[in-house]
Amino acid sequence: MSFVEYADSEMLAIAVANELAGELKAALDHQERAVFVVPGGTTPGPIFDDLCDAELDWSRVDVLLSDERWLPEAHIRSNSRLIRERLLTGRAAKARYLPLYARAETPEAVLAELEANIAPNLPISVCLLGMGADMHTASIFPGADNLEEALAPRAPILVPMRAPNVPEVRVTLSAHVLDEALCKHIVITGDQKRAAIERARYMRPVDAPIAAVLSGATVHWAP
Ligand SMILES: O=C1O[C@H](COP(=O)(O)O)[C@@H](O)[C@H](O)[C@H]1O
Repeated sequence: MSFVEYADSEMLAIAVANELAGELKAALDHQERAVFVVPGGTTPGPIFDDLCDAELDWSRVDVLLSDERWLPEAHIRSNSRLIRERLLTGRAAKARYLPLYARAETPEAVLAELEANIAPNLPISVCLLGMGADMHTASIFPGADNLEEALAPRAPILVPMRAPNVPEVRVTLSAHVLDEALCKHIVITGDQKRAAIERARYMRPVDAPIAAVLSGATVHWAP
């Protein structure tokens, strides 16, 4: 992995948004459509604010989340809600959104349908990921019920996840789908996450899931 340090979160957001826009444009130079995977959570909002007005042909970009919380879109914790409010606005409103959520009691009930929507678009062209202080990425959590399945080399595209201390059921892209992205970025802030990602380099993905996607990734960090 390579590590890039910024003076503050604002500088990080501007630089990462520029880099992602450049990579999406480059992908669109040699293919009809580009697939852009983005994280939810609290960190990426400012990047989306800068990226949503980038000058590129958003109508040829498919946007999907790295993972979703099994909640209706109107819910305050829905990752889709964040994407719709902060990324799929301005010029980026023309992008095609591929949701990881459909109205159903559990992800298992609609998993095949959701996967069928994503499969023809893989591999991911540009992937932005976040990481929790517990070293989870997407919704691949240490101690989760389907952790081994999500980390398996032949894992399905999507894996439902139930994890200790995580309030809702999740659905996540599996580690190999994320890891095979042509461009991979991880965005983190704060000393705790910096120390965690340094430790993760020497750990097994089963203990530190972020380790499964570190190879070839650029880690962007700000205090
Ligand atoms: O729950 C989630 O956590 C990670 C990290 O989120 P953050 O709030 O610590 O930035 C995020 O990447 C993932 O998409 C999200 O569902």
